[in-house]
Amino acid sequence: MLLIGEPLVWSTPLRTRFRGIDVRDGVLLRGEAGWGELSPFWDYDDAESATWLRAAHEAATTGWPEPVRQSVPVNVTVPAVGPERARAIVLASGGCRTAKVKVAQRGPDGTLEPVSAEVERVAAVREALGPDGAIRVDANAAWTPDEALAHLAEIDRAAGGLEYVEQPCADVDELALVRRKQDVPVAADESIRRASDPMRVVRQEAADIVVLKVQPLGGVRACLDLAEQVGLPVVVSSALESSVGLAAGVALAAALPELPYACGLATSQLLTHDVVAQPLLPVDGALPVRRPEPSPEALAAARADDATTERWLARYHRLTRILEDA
Ligand SMILES: O=C(O)CCC(=O)c1ccccc1C(=O)O
Ligand SMILES: [Mg+2]
Repeated sequence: MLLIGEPLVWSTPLRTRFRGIDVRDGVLLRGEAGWGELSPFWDYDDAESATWLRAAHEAATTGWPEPVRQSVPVNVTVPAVGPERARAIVLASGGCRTAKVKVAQRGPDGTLEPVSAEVERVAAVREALGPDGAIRVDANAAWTPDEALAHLAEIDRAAGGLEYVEQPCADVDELALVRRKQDVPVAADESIRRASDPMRVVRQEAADIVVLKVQPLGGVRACLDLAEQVGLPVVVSSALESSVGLAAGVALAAALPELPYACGLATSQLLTHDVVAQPLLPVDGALPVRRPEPSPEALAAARADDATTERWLARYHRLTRILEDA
């Protein structure tokens, strides 16, 4: 692999706790084609994380296919926060006309948040968005099918109609059941990006839409191939990357033949520090199709401490060896 210089490690606090984490960090690689990002979450083992490195290699050494559009509509991402925060996040979103709201939050003891908390969050988002915006929710596989049916009925009413529900339950069979038993369209996320066989979703008619993420699926080209195989509408989402990683998602969204839904790529908003001078942030609800580069000033603010740097470099070298041996 022809890389230029040493990998750079970055780290930043999140503005809001998300997916159980308060800090996001990763590695940036530079090659002839530009910068790539490697940032699997720390709870992913090396075997699963090696696929993420393929995406960074593609970005650094090959680059991406030509875009067929110049901007990508995006959703504002609303974490599992109270109604006041939810409202403020939507109002500060940069004109997003679609909101993705996290639901089905589980506490440290495993108890599910009450449906009333979800209803208040979604109602606040509807008020801030106005009557013509779209609201989707993401349960991150946390409901049983019975919980999904009960919660969705109330959340759908509070939203004045949901655009879709992302990964209401963990298993493909459960997604198929929820899809058959109620009217809100179902999007598959974890069932695609963490599955040994993403085509099961298609065979079991378990989803109306698929969510594709560049890093966990191994690159922009791998995602374009998968989109073609799946044959369902695609929403491109981030894995909470810096703008270097987000640019790969933007490249995928820009290269897809059809893009009927807003993408989940407005997540630079969730980082305290990004690694580029001008982060990929929405203007009038869309991201421009461009590829920002890390800047020394931004990197100085997003500097990782020595322990974090050592941990990432060791992980990067282990993952490199896995791909070399594959
Ligand atoms: O889609 C978005 O708006 C943001 C991305 C997002 O929600 C996410 C970010 C990191 C890890 C998992 C997820 C997810 O969609 O489940
Ligand atoms: Mg999701």
